Amino acid sequence: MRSFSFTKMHGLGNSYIYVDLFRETLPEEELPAIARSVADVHTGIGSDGLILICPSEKAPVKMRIFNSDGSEGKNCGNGLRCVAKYAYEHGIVSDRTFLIETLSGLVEARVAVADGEVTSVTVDMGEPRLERSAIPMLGPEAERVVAEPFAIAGGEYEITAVSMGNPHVIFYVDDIQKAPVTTLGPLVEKDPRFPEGVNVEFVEVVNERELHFRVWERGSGVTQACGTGACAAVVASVLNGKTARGEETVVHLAGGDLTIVWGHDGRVRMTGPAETVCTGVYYYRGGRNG
Ligand SMILES: N[C@H](CCC[C@H](N)C(=O)O)C(=O)O
Repeated sequence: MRSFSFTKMHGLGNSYIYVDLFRETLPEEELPAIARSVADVHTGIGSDGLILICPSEKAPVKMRIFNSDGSEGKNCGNGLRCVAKYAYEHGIVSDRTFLIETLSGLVEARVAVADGEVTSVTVDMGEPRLERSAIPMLGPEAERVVAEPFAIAGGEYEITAVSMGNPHVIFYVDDIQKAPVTTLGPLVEKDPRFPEGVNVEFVEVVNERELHFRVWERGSGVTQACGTGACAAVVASVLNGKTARGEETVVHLAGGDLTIVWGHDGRVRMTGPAETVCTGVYYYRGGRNG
């Protein structure tokens, strides 16, 4: 049996089990199984996956994220805010603005602090990638996917595809409460037109400054919030003329609100909360919980 210390944290209810690799060591080949294990609500801790807080040669800290199915993601907006909070509160960083390395590049985080505690975090998520080859999505490599017809499961839809370092496809709906999250979500997630899979977002436009948002995440299914997905939804809404470039948009997710702007400089900035739930020791047996 192997044990390791963990911290459970969440961003708007999108929770992960965080392991500080400045202090712990986990075997690389077992990371997918450990992610599945800790995420299991019955035999593990219960979360949307595992996030590793790692040393980095390019930044003070590096984030790696594993979905609850064990697949490794390349970016995680809610995770970045929690990593920033953890890094500041545990003295990994002393500045309030610092870089975090991810598998999709470096991002800059800025923490807001009250009485020594991080209360909210702003992350500069960088520029969205819009070409099919960058999503990735099959089809002409340099082409963008904006309001494109998309037939699946006998239905005709329009999609917009955006990468925030990880792939997202956005469907606009008239009523977010009736969005086909659990029916269409898993079908689109695994559709072969997205060779690396895709996170599936449903958006209801409230007005030019507000969106309602639900998500079926690649590798985790329905989550309470998806930070990169909310950023992708704002980018898609500007591309579709529903919201304005350079203006703050409030995205209402199931777990709460994010404020996001796709700036005139081309960069997407996201501001939102990050919470610590608990800390503990996990006894990983490698069996069913592995
Ligand atoms: N499921 C995503 C990773 C987690 C993203 C999400 N939880 C966020 O806050 O951005 C993927 O496989 O690309």
